[in-house]
Amino acid sequence: MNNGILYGPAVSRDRVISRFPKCYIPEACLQFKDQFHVQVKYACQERQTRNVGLKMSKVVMVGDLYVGKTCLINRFCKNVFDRDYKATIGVDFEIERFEIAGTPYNLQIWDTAGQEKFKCIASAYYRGAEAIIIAFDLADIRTLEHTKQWLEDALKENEQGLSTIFLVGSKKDLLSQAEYERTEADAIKIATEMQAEYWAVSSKTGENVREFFFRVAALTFEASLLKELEKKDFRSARIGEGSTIRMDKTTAESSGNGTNSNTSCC
Ligand SMILES: Nc1nc2c(ncn2[C@@H]2O[C@H](COP(=O)(O)OP(=O)(O)OP(=O)(O)O)[C@@H](O)[C@H]2O)c(=O)[nH]1
Repeated sequence: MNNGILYGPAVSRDRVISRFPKCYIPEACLQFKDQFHVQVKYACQERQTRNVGLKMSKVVMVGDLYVGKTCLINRFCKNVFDRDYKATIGVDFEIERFEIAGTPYNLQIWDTAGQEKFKCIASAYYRGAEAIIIAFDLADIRTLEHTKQWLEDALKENEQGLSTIFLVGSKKDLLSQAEYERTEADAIKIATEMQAEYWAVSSKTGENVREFFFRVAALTFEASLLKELEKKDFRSARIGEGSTIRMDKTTAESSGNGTNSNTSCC
């Protein structure tokens, strides 16, 4: 069979994730392990043998205007950096193809506008997102203070769907080590309160950009697959319940106790 039809063109080699990528710092890390969850590994093997197609997740990036959201996405997806600021109008998105634990996986990365006047448009796009990236500018502490509000707004639209939260500080290249360390301490505090994983990146130099998105892809993929398995288990359990009811009824009827079938059925 032609897997190309099912999966699309082959994933480039530098988008293949076979081991669980590491977090940035242990103080604000969502998962310490270096292996995929055993159930996820098993499910991936099963998908391969049954030729189950592509998996897909939506991730939304939010944060104040000018913090560097578009540059971060463009550095990862296109390996470019633009010094000129062009405000995002409404929303935009990129699709990045991965192969994770042998499973083809598309990550839809949504770039939203930071400007206040576009907030109502962007909020409609939170729906269906499985993860959120809240970006702030490491060189502008006010943008870190606003991240909690961004999370609150996103949760209003998507209370149940969001399984993974990332707090990412951009423009790391603009700070000295001492300045960076001061901001990092505040960022870790906020990340802990938000139950988010913290990263610091520079789209200009490319520092940590690839590592960050690999982590986003792996954590989102795993959470999404585990959720899918949980739903499947729940459905199987319900089918199991149904068959018990049918059996009870049949047993009652075949035992000639048809008049009492209501009791066994309900
Ligand atoms: N030095 C430095 N500048 C950056 C970095 N990332 C972004 N910038 C600059 O910051 C400005 C804003 O970047 P954008 O990516 O357009 O910001 P945005 O968050 O998408 O802005 P909105 O679309 O208005 O929400 C641009 O002039 C970028 O060149 C970085 O890592 N280092």
